[in-house]
Amino acid sequence: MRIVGLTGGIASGKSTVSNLFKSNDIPVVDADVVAREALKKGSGGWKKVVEAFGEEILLDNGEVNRPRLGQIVFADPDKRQFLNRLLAPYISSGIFWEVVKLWSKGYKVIVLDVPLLFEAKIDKFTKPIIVVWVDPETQIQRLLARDNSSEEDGRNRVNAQMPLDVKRSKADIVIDNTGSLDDLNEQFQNVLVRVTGPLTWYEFWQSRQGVSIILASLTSGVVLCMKVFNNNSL
Ligand SMILES: CC(C)(COP(=O)(O)OP(=O)(O)OC[C@H]1O[C@@H](n2cnc3c(N)ncnc32)[C@H](O)[C@@H]1O)[C@@H](O)C(=O)NCCC(=O)NCCS
Ligand SMILES: Nc1ncnc2c1ncn2[C@@H]1O[C@H](COP(=O)(O)OP(=O)(O)OP(=O)(O)O)[C@@H](O)[C@H]1O
Repeated sequence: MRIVGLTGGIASGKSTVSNLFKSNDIPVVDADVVAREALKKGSGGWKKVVEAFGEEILLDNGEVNRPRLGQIVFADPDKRQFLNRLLAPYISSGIFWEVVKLWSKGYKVIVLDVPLLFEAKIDKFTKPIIVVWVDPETQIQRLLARDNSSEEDGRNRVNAQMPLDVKRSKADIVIDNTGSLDDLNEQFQNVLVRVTGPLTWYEFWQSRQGVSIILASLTSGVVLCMKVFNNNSL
């Protein structure tokens, strides 16, 4: 199976690219969705976070007040690292099980959309790695327009991540999303061709089909050996 890494900066356009993959029938595991599940009221992550940050980060219905927690952690690197450490085991295991589900359905190519792919060292499980890049001004403009947040809050969020130029230097494929959606679409068509090309042998043996062939060969090998052994001992 080919596990493609998709990353970038906040508001650089990862979800927009994810949607293009989905509309081409390539499944996407979205780490932000997994992280949201990990913070749902009553979950293990929720208990840890409430214990650490106190009940003042909760809404009246007991769910985490995400904008409030965001303001706290994006303004303070120590608190953010602390939150990351608390949630990391839940997020990693959530992503792992999503991948297992897609593997068992027989998908040969899947995409992991993980904003912190490099920071969380998940990049070592993905190949190729796609970085969606934008120039810093476009990034902040799109972020503020989308989230309706203050400029200070937006800049805190951008600064909480590895600089996009560093991510770009670690990429196998760079999508420059500074232009229009049509420009993005055009680049995406080339990326799609690369990502859906024939699997390497290594990727093939990791797919459900590859593992089935290995298991079937092992089983018939064992049956054959037992037959030969039984015939010889008669
Ligand atoms: C702090 C929280 C509650 C704020 O929630 P909010 O709904 O405002 O933002 P949302 O989750 O939609 O994230 C928006 C974007 O912020 C960026 N971001 C989120 N968490 C982090 C982080 N810990 N460090 C840097 N950037 C982050 C990502 O680019 C993400 O796409 C939330 O982001 C969170 O729980 N973060 C910690 C979990 C995490 O690491 N998530 C990223 C998945 S790899
Ligand atoms: N090429 C583009 N032209 C204009 N607007 C765009 C373009 N690409 C994305 N956008 C817009 O920019 C905003 C950010 O894009 P998107 O939500 O895809 O980013 P993201 O990287 O997934 O963000 P996050 O890290 O917060 O999840 C959205 O409002 C989206 O509609």
